[in-house]
Amino acid sequence: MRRWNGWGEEGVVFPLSEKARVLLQEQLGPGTLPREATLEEVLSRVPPSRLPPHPLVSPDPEERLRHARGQSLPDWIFLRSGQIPAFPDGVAFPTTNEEVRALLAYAREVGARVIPYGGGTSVAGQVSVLPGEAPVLSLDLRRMNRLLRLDEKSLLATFEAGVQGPDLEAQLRAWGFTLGHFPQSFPYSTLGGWVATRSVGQESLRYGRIEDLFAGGRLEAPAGTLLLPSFPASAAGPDLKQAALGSEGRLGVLTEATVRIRPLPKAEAFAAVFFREFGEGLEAVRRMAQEEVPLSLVRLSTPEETAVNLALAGQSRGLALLEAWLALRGAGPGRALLLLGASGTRARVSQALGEALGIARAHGGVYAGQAPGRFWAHHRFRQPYLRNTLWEMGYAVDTLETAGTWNQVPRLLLAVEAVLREALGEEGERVYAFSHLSRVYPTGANLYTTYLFRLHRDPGTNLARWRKLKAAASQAIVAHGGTISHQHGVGTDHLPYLEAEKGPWGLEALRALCRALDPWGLMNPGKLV
Ligand SMILES: Cc1cc2nc3c(=O)[nH]c(=O)nc-3n(C[C@H](O)[C@H](O)[C@H](O)COP(=O)(O)OP(=O)(O)OC[C@H]3O[C@@H](n4cnc5c(N)ncnc54)[C@H](O)[C@@H]3O)c2cc1C
Repeated sequence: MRRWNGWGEEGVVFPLSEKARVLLQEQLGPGTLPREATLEEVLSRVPPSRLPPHPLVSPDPEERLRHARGQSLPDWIFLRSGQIPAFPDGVAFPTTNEEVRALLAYAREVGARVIPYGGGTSVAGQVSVLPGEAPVLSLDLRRMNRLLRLDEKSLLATFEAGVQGPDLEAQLRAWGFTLGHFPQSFPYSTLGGWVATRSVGQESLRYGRIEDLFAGGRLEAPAGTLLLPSFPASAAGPDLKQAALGSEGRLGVLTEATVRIRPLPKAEAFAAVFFREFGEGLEAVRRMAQEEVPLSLVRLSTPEETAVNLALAGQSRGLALLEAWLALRGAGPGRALLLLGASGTRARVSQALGEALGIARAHGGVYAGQAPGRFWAHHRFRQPYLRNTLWEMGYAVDTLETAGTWNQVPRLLLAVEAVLREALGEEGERVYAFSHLSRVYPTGANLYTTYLFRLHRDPGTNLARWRKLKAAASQAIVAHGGTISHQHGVGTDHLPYLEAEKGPWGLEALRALCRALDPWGLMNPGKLV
């Protein structure tokens, strides 16, 4: 059973190593766990539904609670404290396009707002129910999860859009294929959610971002059905697939998606390299991107994140030997860890890693074998469970991300981390921030920052702290020319900063598109634009 107020399955725990506990105490001081509301308490606060009965709509309080929020830090603060501002008035689990259309017609008739719901892993407020006069219907796509068509010759697969990551991969694997889209939320997030948020997978260097993989589909909009054909390429005017990508439920419900698939890779391998300092690593990964080394994964951590990674790995004789050996090779406390991954044919894997290691060595990198990469790959979908562990120790953890050109990346990194570290200074609280680059492009890279701070007993104070941190980091991103989101999307949390990159006419064009497909303003209001 999935947790209602945290990440993942109930009963699954990712404990923190003793070394990481000590590091955290040193950085932030002891944590305080605020009082947690029980499920029963929260259920007793779910108000009566404002929706008239419909055979496809459930007014069950627990379903409504489970669809009230996503997975952002504010979502957690509301859920854990039980102070949830609003609940959907009903939840529907359609199984066909016709049922989706019937539900949209019902919403129009009763004046309800509709929030399409995939896996609910949104981290920017995209599925949050906002307080308002109109009743809210959460439209959960989980029962639309079938593989509808497989064109093995053209390497195209059409799925119903509510299919979750593991189910999608299992259905493709049975035929010898993969999509290769592995965001860290993979165990729960859905194909429709990936498209609607322009998601990025951890191996997107080889497989591409979701916009490279999304070949077409079917969008059920309040105004009508928008069919997006899967041409290999087309010069027939602007590409309407781009409108569905990143639409965050504002235009309608994506019920089907056709994706570009690949044969399952025959081999996969990882390698770890340590640089004496971050700048050397940055130059090395820039060259790898610009020389188009056929890697699947590049993940370069700052020295602070490298220290965290080593602390998380715990204590062992092997690790102590590695650290002593790295120190001997000049990669001491300021070292930066680079993980590399490659997949495909055996020849491609050894060629990619060979080329990448050649570049890394030319920039002072020290090869540290395959074990750190294998450790990362093994734990990559378990790591989010650390959010539960940390919360229960009295610490809040959040992430934020951006992308910029190679000229901008170093400044963005310094600016974002600096404002985060200072933002709670007036309250006498410290913030622990560290970053990595996990997607490199010939023209630039993304930047992914994790930050932690101590929880207060009062949820209002926790929310105010998060708002301060989020505003400071978002303003620094905009001021240094980064995008407000490289992968998490806009939702409510990034909405105030969208105009800085789209401009007033860009926003007006987006609003006009919403009006064209949703003239009655039913779809997910208050998000994106
Ligand atoms: C621990 C964790 C790790 C994460 N790692 C990554 C990562 O590596 N890469 C990444 O890109 N993101 C990541 N995310 C963010 C999140 O998982 C993505 O945004 C994901 O694409 C959301 O998919 P979902 O199915 O959960 O969508 P939801 O959260 O249910 O919905 C997100 C938005 O999409 C809309 N939507 C969903 N389904 C449909 C549909 N069928 N039709 C129309 N609109 C729809 C919703 O209305 C909402 O606006 C992570 C989140 C968490 C909590």
